Amino acid sequence: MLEMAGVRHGYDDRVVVAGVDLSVGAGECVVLLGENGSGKSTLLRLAAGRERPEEGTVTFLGRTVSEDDVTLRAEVAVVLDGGVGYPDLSVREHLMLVALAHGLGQAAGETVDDILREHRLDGHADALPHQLSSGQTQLMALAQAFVRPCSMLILDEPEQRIDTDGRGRLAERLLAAKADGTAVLLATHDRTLAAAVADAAFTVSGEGRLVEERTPRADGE
Ligand SMILES: Nc1ncnc2c1ncn2[C@@H]1O[C@H](COP(=O)(O)OP(=O)(O)OP(=O)(O)O)[C@@H](O)[C@H]1O
Repeated sequence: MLEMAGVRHGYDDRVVVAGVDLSVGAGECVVLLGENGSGKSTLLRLAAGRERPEEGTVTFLGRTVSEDDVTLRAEVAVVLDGGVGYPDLSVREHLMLVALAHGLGQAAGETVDDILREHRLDGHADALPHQLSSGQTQLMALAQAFVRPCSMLILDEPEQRIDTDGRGRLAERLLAAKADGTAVLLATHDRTLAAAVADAAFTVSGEGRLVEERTPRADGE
């Protein structure tokens, strides 16, 4: 589904991604691990088309990825750092907007209510973004990704600021997405989450290369 080939990228003459090949298939979850500043978010921004690689190719279903590509935006749900939404729209209004924009139509209201409950935001449905805790803000960002259909999820440290039970529900949600055929590319510092959901895991080395880890399956396979 997603293919990165020979991808090289950097900032100010500093190489951050040095010739990376990576593919994520339907129903597969690929996890990126690695220390702060190793290049995980850069790889995810390249995968989401937010940045163009200096060298190499990034394609989704054979199309070069670009954030400006409407088809790509319809297929790929992205949660990267930053962006808490519109200051004057409530949590529920944000989710309704996303659900309706992605064609849920009559089903939008019920789907939004389910997603609000799943993310423990049903008691904050009418809150504005500035009235949320930092963890609730992160849950709203995730809820916006999960309220809409997609064939790929790109998530940067989705576990950040989320409590233990919430991380468990996140793992379940990702397993369900995989079972539905959704491809998942996930950067995380949470090895428990990685073990629960990964089909393949790579550590991004300080040199901007991927080092494959022994597949960290929670079930010991
Ligand atoms: N826009 C930018 N301009 C200049 N340097 C950048 C930019 N974005 C990232 N970097 C640098 O690229 C390197 C990789 O950053 P990146 O955010 O990809 O790391 P990361 O693995 O996601 O880190 P973390 O785990 O802390 O989120 C870092 O050294 C960072 O300082």
